[in-house]
Amino acid sequence: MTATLENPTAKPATEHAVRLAGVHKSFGQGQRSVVALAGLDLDVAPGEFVCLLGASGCGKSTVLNLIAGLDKPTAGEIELNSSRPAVMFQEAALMPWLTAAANVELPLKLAGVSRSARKTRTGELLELVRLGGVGNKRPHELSGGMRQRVALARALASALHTSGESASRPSLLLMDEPFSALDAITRDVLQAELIRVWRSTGAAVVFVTHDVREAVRLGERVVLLSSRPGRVVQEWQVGEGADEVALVDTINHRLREVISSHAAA
Ligand SMILES: Nc1ncnc2c1ncn2[C@@H]1O[C@H](COP(=O)(O)OP(=O)(O)OP(=O)(O)O)[C@@H](O)[C@H]1O
Repeated sequence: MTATLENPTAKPATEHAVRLAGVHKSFGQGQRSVVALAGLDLDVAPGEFVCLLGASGCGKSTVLNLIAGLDKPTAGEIELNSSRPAVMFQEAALMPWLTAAANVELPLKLAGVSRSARKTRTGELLELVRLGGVGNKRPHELSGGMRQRVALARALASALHTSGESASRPSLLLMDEPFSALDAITRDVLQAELIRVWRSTGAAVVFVTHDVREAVRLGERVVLLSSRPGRVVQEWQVGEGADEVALVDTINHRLREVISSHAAA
């Protein structure tokens, strides 16, 4: 599976795939307004895998939506130095009337990629997520885990689409609790698959979760947000050979502190 990868080991020379500086986000006006983020700073390097962790409602999805350009910050800067980010959500959100292959192909079609290049790329991506044999199936014929694999392949089709202006820019994949609706065994398998796929593509990933174990397993860096309004309170590097069990304990402890300090406030 090398044709899709475009030399993944050669990380781009840019400093960051995305940088958020002093980002504020409020929803609504006046007394009823909700301050979701208050001064959030975050840099993600090209090819880096960052997990965003925090209590429910602390603003994790808001961060992804802002990076994806689905919403605008109330204040602060977001500097994207990547191709248009691809987003993957908790639900696969596939087009039910299209086959798995056609779902993966869609972003390439919308981007104007030629038919033969689309077919080749779609085949490669389905192989990459180990769905080579089911491209002709429709979503309802697939299991939940398989549908999330299709969604991953579709996100990769979008993120790794490199032509024209975006060709020299790093890819960025935004993932919002993509495995949380799956059973534990399927989730475990897909986490391993995601690590493999990430290593082979060289895309930067921002992965939102509220599961500390998932964050430590997947991330090279785990970033903990405060309770709402969200800002970064602490982060941890997860190096090769890290004691993941101890790190999970440490982060859980800090997460509980963050939640209880918010409850006491
Ligand atoms: N469009 C919106 N309008 C009003 N309030 C919103 C909107 N989107 C998010 N919020 C509020 O902003 C806060 C942060 O929401 P967000 O979905 O980003 O949190 P989260 O950390 O992703 O939560 P969870 O882990 O439960 O998914 C919440 O209080 C939420 O109710």
